[in-house]
Amino acid sequence: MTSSANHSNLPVTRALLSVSDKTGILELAQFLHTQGVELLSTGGTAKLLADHQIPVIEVSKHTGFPEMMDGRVKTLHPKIHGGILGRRGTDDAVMAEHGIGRIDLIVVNLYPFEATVAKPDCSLEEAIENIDIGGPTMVRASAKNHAHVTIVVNPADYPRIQAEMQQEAGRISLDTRLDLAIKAFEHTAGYDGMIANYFGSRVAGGTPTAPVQFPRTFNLQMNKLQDLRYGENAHQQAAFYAETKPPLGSIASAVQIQGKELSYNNIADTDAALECVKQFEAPACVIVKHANPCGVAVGASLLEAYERAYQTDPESAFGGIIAFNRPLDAETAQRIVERQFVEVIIAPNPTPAAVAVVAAKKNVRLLSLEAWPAQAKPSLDFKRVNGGLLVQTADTALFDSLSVVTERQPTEPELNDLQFAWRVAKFVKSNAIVYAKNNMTLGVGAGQMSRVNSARIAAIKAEQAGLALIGAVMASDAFFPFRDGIDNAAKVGIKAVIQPGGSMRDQEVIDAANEQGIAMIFTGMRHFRH
Ligand SMILES: NC(=O)c1ncn([C@@H]2O[C@H](COP(=O)(O)O)[C@@H](O)[C@H]2O)c1NC=O
Repeated sequence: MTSSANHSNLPVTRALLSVSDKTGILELAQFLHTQGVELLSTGGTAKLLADHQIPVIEVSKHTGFPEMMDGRVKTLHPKIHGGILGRRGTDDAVMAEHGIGRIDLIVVNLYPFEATVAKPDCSLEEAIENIDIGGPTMVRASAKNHAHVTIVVNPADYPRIQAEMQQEAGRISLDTRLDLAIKAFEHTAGYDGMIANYFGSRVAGGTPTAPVQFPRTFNLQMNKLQDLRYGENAHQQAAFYAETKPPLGSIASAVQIQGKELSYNNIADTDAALECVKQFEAPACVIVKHANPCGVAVGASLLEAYERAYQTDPESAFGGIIAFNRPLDAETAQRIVERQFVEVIIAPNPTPAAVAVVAAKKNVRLLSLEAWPAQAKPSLDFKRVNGGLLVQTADTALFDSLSVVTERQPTEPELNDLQFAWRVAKFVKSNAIVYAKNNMTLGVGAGQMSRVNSARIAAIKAEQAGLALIGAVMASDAFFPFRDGIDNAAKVGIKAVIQPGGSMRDQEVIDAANEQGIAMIFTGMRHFRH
């Protein structure tokens, strides 16, 4: 890393500590004191240090100005900002003229704005008082002058600073200062983004208790988890970014236990498999290929679920991504690795025996995650378009209401299969058709421009796999515009259908189902997936 040629590397002689999160500050302050560093500090931080017999000078004493306006003005003073921003060797004379002493190390973390506004009863006034002004001003000033000054915004970096000062006679290298300055700018960018989002959704259009869903500007901070070897194709560059706190049980919070480096497509497909398998309560297995489930099943055990999911489409399962909703056991792992080529296996907390089984296949990527909460918090979906970004709430709902629209009611097993197939169809790219029986997919038709063709493909797949469709059910992610979808389903042996309804020709479609003796359910909710 490089920075400005005009930099200094003087030992730290004066530090300013001003922190809301006081984790580790006493240990750091004690260390700095033993190194002979003079400590300046704001009210609460100074009191904590003094209470622990660490010599400290209050900022108000240093500036000759009291803290005022309930803490709105504490460090906003030329003696502080001149001490931070002064270029050593360039501004020495003006600093001396105005009695401004160098401040070499700034340790600041900000008022907890995010935690404050997350409280359901947070008022606008409370939010406003938790907008830190003096802190970010010092953070940005120090980061700007990193050629001479060190800024630390995260207690996790305290040990690193201590170790370096100890080894280098009180000095902190330019490389470290630059790295910490970048972290500082990232920190203030994230902080200001949260404030802009808060005001953009609660004041512009909404209220503190009833925010609008989409703020006026969309400020999102993502942290790079890893660079990827390439993107969707080898000539594209790519990286994987994650939210600061990704939800439990998400691909972004998963841990890779073994195997080759994850690729861009691996991550996208694993996400698709994982989010689909989360739909099921009982032991379930989802096999995904090119973002679509090619086999899904529920079983009495994970092994049974896998065996049945595999049967749907063994051809497509080759090189697939396999997701489970229970800890992977050794028996299931053994069956997978001895039978098929698999890119990724993901499951909550695989057992040590399962990990040992997969270890025999060095290339197989095995991912583990924490068990997820029953109701994961809904988040937002994004889609990039040229010159813009489409933002929507995630498709977390399943159906509006289930209403039988035909003369024949579905039998209990049909009803069960209809609900199973509907859950799968939600995760199949549109137009989606899913044939299923006994909690197992028999054929999946995905991503066709015509629904009739998706149905044809689903039937071809079932035939190829030697799976009979007689007595099976069909799920369709969107309504049937014409009766041909039902007539064709009847020809292959489908006995019950689940679909949103809502077509202009619903009655024609219902009549077809009645004529064919098919039971049909409307869900009142469509699940397009592009
Ligand atoms: N007003 C100021 O000049 C000011 N200077 C520093 N702060 C913040 O005051 C907090 C520390 O306060 P205390 O040491 O009193 O607990 C830090 O989060 C720091 O970012 C300030 N507070 C708000 O802007």
